[in-house]
Amino acid sequence: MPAIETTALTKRYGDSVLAVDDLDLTVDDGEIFGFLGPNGAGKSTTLNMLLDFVRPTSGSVTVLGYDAQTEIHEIRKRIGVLPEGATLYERLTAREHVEWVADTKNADPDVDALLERVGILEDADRAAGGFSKGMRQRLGLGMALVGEPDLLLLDEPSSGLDPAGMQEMREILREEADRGTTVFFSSHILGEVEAVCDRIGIMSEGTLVTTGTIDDLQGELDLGASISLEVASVPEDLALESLEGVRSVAVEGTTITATCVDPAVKVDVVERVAAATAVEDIISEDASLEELFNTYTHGRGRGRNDSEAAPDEPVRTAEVEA
Ligand SMILES: Nc1ncnc2c1ncn2[C@@H]1O[C@H](COP(=O)(O)OP(=O)(O)OP(=O)(O)O)[C@@H](O)[C@H]1O
Repeated sequence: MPAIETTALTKRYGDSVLAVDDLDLTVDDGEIFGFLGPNGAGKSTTLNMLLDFVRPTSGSVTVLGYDAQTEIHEIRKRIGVLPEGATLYERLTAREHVEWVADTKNADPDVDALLERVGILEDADRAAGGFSKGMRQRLGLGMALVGEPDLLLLDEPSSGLDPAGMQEMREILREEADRGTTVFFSSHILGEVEAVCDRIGIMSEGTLVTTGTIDDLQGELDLGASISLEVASVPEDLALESLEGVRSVAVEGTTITATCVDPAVKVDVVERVAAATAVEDIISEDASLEELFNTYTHGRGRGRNDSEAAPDEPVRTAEVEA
């Protein structure tokens, strides 16, 4: 049984906005699935339909085998949710927030251990009203983890976290997946998705444009892999272009760069160059997730119905990690 299954899922807002368009999405039990897409692609609307916060115009959703519209109470007992910009009660402490979720879920967590796990044990008895954005996010994650959920649904989980916090978040997601929890999260932070996900899905304009492992997607797109060699001197008659699988060759000073159809061809390039001259340095790069993302979404930055959207506005990639 898949953890999440949507069939022909569609959401219209009014007559003009088609936020999610005929979405068939399957998230398998136990996987970490990253849900990517530019602003306005339909990610939050999809998440909200999984939680029955938003009713689909048509199509169906099952979560952990339950129908999201008729059996949402069964679903809520078994999932942990971190909504975008987690809403907290300003006067309640971190501990009280966790206890409140534990009550609603009939769970009996070790509250101190849980707060320590998300890095806010020292602030356990402070009112959440004074928390920084990162602390709020940590508390939100702690609340999502209450009751050892079978599925975690996280909207932009790294939002507001510093690099150490992001790393801790990733470790927690991995630990949860190792425990058998399915993790479904949306993100703009491509490095995070690359580091932690088993599979990704890319949304663009309400449509799921692709799903697969990052390796699958890199192979599918045939963006090529490049290799640069720093050499003592550039030999004449290298004829790298004649090697099977080499798409293009550029020489700048003493740097030779070859773009290869298949990463395996890079070895042939190194061997041919090394036979002719001393190789001093090698830099090898596969197509990055950012290139994949931009290729699949055609660099779209906003919803299709946003009349202000410039047609060639770049995708928001400022948060892409180095
Ligand atoms: N309540 C609403 N009323 C009208 N239109 C809406 C509503 N909620 C979302 N939309 C529209 O639906 C489309 C998809 O929005 P959604 O918030 O699902 O995208 P997203 O991928 O989560 O974007 P972001 O990354 O910016 O959060 C957008 O065009 C948005 O303007």
